[in-house]
Order: sequence, then C-alpha cells, then structure tokens
Amino acid sequence: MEQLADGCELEELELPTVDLEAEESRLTEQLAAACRDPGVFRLVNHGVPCELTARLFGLARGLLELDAANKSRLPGYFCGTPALAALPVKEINWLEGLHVEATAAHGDRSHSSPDGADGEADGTAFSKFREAVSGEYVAHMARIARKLFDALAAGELGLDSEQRASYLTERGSIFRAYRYPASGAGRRQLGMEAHTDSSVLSILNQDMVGGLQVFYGGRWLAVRPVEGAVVVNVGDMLQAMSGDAYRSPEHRVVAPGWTEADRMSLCYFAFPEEDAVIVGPASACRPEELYRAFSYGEFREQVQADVKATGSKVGLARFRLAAVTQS
Ligand SMILES: O=C(O)CCC(=O)C(=O)O
Ligand SMILES: [Fe+2]
Repeated sequence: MEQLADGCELEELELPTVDLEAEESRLTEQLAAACRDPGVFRLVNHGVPCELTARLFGLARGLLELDAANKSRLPGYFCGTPALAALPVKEINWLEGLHVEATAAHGDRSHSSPDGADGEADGTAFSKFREAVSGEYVAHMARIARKLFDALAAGELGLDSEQRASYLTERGSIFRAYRYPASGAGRRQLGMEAHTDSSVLSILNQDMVGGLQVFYGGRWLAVRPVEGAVVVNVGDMLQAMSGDAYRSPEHRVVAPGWTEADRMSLCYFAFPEEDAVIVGPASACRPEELYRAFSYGEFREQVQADVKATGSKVGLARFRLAAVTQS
C-alpha cells in the first residue's frame, strides 16, 4: 500500500490568504491569483459567526457519535464515499457523515425529523442540526460563494449576467458534515481518496485535527488548519469556465492515525444550474476553447458512468477537445 505520511510528518502547503472584506479590486486580484495557483486558499473575514460553526460541529459530532443502529437511520447518513456509496469504488473510504441537499433544505418533510425511530432526544438533536444547516450555515456559505464567484466573473472570467446567474446556483448546493474516525495508533488509512471536486467552489471548515492534503508540485502536502479561517478550493466547473486558467486541485484526507481524536469537517459545495451550458472564457484567460460545451448535468452523469465502469472518476479529461489534448 502507498505510504501515507501523517499530519505531523508531511511538509505544509503554503496557502494564500484571501480577505473577503478587502476592497473590491484587491479581493479580485487576490482571488484570481489564488485560483490560478494553487487553486486552494484560506478565506478570512468571511463573516460566519464562530458560535454557529462551533454549534454545528457539536451537533454533527453528537449525531455521528450515536450508535450505529441509530445513526444509520438518520436522513442523509452515509458511511464511505457519499456520492459513490452504491457504486464499486476502488478505495474504501474511512469516513461517515450527514448529507444535506439545499433543494431539500426548505420544507422537505422527509428531512424534518428522523422518523421517530431514533427516539425523541435524537429527533430533537437532528432537528437542531437541520435548522443550523439550512436556516443559517448554508445561507452564509451561499453568500460567500456568490461574492467570490461574482468577483471572478466580473474580473477576468468576463461572464455576462445570464452566465453569472446560471453558473452558480444556491439551489443545487450540497452540505456535508464528515467524521473521520481515528484510525488507530500509527496506522495509515485514507479517510477520503484523492479526487478533484466537481463543484464550482467548495468551502471547507475543518477542525484542528488536520489530515487534508493537496497534490502540488508532484507531491502531497498538508493543509494546516487555522482557527477561524475556512479553506476554499476551485472545483472542476470553475476550472472549465476559466479555460484551465484556474486549477481544480487534487486533494485527499488522511484519517487521523497520529492522535486519538476523530477529525470533523463541514463542507459546502456550490454547483451550476443542471442545464447551464459551460463554455470557456471568450478571450480573457485563454484564447482557444479547451473543452466542448457541456452542462453540469452531463458532467455528473459521465462521472457516475465512469465510476460504475472503472471505479474512478475521469472528470474534465472526458470533455477536453481532442485537438487540444494532442497539442
Ligand atoms: O473533509 C474534508 O476536509 C474534505 C472533504 C472533501 O474533499 C470532499 O468532500 O470533497
Ligand atoms: Fe473534495
């Protein structure tokens, strides 16, 4: 098995810091530079109250620490890679979590209580969790994603108003709370296998345990958690929209083997409208077209088909124009 350096041994990736409250031209400049290289950055002054983050971590932890029979009945509970749970993935991921879709976040009764089967106390805890996610946290994430995306769109991406609206939609966003159980002293275990995100932007709030790694400069480097900052990464859709000027970085999570503590993270993924046709920038970032026009819906179906057939996501390479691939 591949040698997995743990959180302490691994060299750190120096992440750029972007200040969400910076003056507009400064924000655009910082952001575009970070999206180009390394495609992942720390965001500060993001306006998410620490109290909300701490409460949500606490609620998610409480639910994920229930015994297996009870937590497995919670709506949105998964064990292993969430999007791929039913598919024959190559790697077994050492994680579990709760998945919430923004479309289901408002007024979906099947998600409003865990069916009574878990008992009143857990039902209440689950309702509080749902309320904190849908009522507060997702709204902050959507606000942040919109501000970041609009800064890029108005800058070098040069998107028109229709594209700005359809290339990022709150409706299609996904929230997940993850728990990566400590894998036992000295054991090296992947919590989440190497991948790129299919999103436009992903916003991660990790606790202080560590374990997130990014493939950069031909090797895996650690992303050190910093209190109060969230980590934002470019997803495949933004890479395509930028004609590869921005980088959707390959990343993975190593389950904690260096500490007794489990790792928790709260992740938000922003997507385009299902049927919005993604085209690269007219001229600003790169002159030629790199990808054939495709919709996010088409991309997702292709990812699922590839995983089913081979156990792995192929991703953007599937949509690359042949002439460009050969050059
Ligand atoms: O848990 C994390 O910090 C990262 C999770 C992740 O990369 C993903 O869900 O795509
Ligand atoms: Fe990811």
